[in-house]
Amino acid sequence: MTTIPKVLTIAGSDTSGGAGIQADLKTFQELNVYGMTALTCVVTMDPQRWSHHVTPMSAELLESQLDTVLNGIGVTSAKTGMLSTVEIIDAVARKIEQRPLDHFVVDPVMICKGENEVLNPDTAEAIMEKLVPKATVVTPNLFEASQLAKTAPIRTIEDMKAAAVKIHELGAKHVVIKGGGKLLHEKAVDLIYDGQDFELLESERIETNYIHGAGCTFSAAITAELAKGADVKTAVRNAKAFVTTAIRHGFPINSFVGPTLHAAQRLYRD
Ligand SMILES: Nc1ncnc2c1ncn2[C@@H]1O[C@H](COP(=O)(O)OP(=O)(O)O)[C@@H](O)[C@H]1O
Ligand SMILES: Cc1ncc(COP(=O)(O)O)c(C=O)c1O
Ligand SMILES: [Mg+2]
Repeated sequence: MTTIPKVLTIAGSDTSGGAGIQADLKTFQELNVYGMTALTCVVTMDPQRWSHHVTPMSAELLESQLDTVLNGIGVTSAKTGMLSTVEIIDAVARKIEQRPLDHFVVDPVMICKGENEVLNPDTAEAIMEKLVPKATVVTPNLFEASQLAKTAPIRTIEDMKAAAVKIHELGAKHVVIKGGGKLLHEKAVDLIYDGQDFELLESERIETNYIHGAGCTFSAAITAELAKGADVKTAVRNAKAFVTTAIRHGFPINSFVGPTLHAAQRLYRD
């Protein structure tokens, strides 16, 4: 009988296919785990201007999806992505309390690349209070880390370290801050903090605009690696290698947006 680790993503649908639940499922498939979903919202884009529109699911529908997977199937590893309302965040927190997971990766999505506004300030607070304390790993980008740590904009590695300490104090076991392309540094640097030590993960910084969904891909890869038995630091290092290759082979799908290529590690050896 085939045994394959089962993983759950609780996230929004990115109709354009590069981020959200689509990125998570593609990444799970590439990394040999069986992906399941609880959909929180659907994001559509205006064809002319590509502004985003978010339509949330009801909290009841989200709860039914979580019941299906958590109580009807069983899962040890899950991740969150875009969570569109406070009610949905409350429902996730409640269900996870009833059925504790071995690994819970919280990607605290507060903003979409190319959009300037925080999706919803109320949800940022709720993620901080209800989900971050339950996280095995929390994976903010620089903007999200400054929101969670309540600090000024993060520009340097020293700023990242200070924010990581504050986010760890919220209760997350491991904090991974993604420096990405926005840090004042020549490399793409991410920071892991486990409450004791800092580890910097450096990769080549790729000159590209095609990085839509990079954060979702990274957090999904961490979840898949944890489900397969890796420890947190190994999972994050493997995920960094996976997303770097996906970014290297990012491509435009129209004049507004270019996703990373989730299949890149399989299709190209570099
Ligand atoms: N230009 C780039 N070159 C190489 N790696 C990058 C680049 N931009 C982002 N990354 C990496 O992609 C991952 C996701 O980071 P980021 O794009 O900041 O997240 P988000 O999509 O949530 O904003 C991180 O590992 C980050 O270091
Ligand atoms: C449904 C959904 N989730 C998450 C994101 C965040 O994507 P990223 O991985 O680029 O941070 C987006 C961005 O468009 C989205 O549409
Ligand atoms: Mg993100």
